[in-house]
Amino acid sequence: MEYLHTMVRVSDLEASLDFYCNKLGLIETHRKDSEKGRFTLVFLAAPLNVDTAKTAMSPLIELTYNWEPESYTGGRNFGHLAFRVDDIYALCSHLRANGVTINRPPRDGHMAFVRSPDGISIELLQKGEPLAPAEPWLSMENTGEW
Ligand SMILES: C[C@@H](O)C(=O)SC[C@H](NC(=O)CC[C@H](N)C(=O)O)C(=O)NCC(=O)O
Ligand code: NI
Repeated sequence: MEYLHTMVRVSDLEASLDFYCNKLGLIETHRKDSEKGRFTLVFLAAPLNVDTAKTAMSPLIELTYNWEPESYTGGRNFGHLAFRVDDIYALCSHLRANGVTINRPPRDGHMAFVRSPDGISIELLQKGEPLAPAEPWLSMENTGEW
């Protein structure tokens, strides 16, 4: 069996693509519009999962955008999407500079949490050994949700 993807419904496709691609660094591998079903599916992968020709693509996330507005309030049954990152401090600085709240700052150089525009919890884990504790993260507090 092969793990394919996690599907999350999004209320604002452009805001979600800006978050997942421009800010978090994922790559859109392909998308499908359904006139009949009135929805758009956009498949995203992490750079390590997409070869340069995008031929061997392994989407990890399927964004579902229903054209008719819906309200998505997350159930406790869904936890988070987790990514292993090269430099958690650099990524969190990039996210923070682009207006993303760092809900759980990477004080320990190992783990951070942010949320997508729809409130999907995103876990960021440092590749390899934790980085040395560093400001401003060391003195930053959680936003209270962790
Ligand atoms: C392409 C494949 O990976 C899919 O997941 S298609 C599954 C299909 N999705 C939709 O119909 C999208 C629009 C729908 N209104 C929705 O919000 O899901 C589907 O069967 N979805 C139902 C589900 O619970 O996933
Ligand atoms: Ni799917």
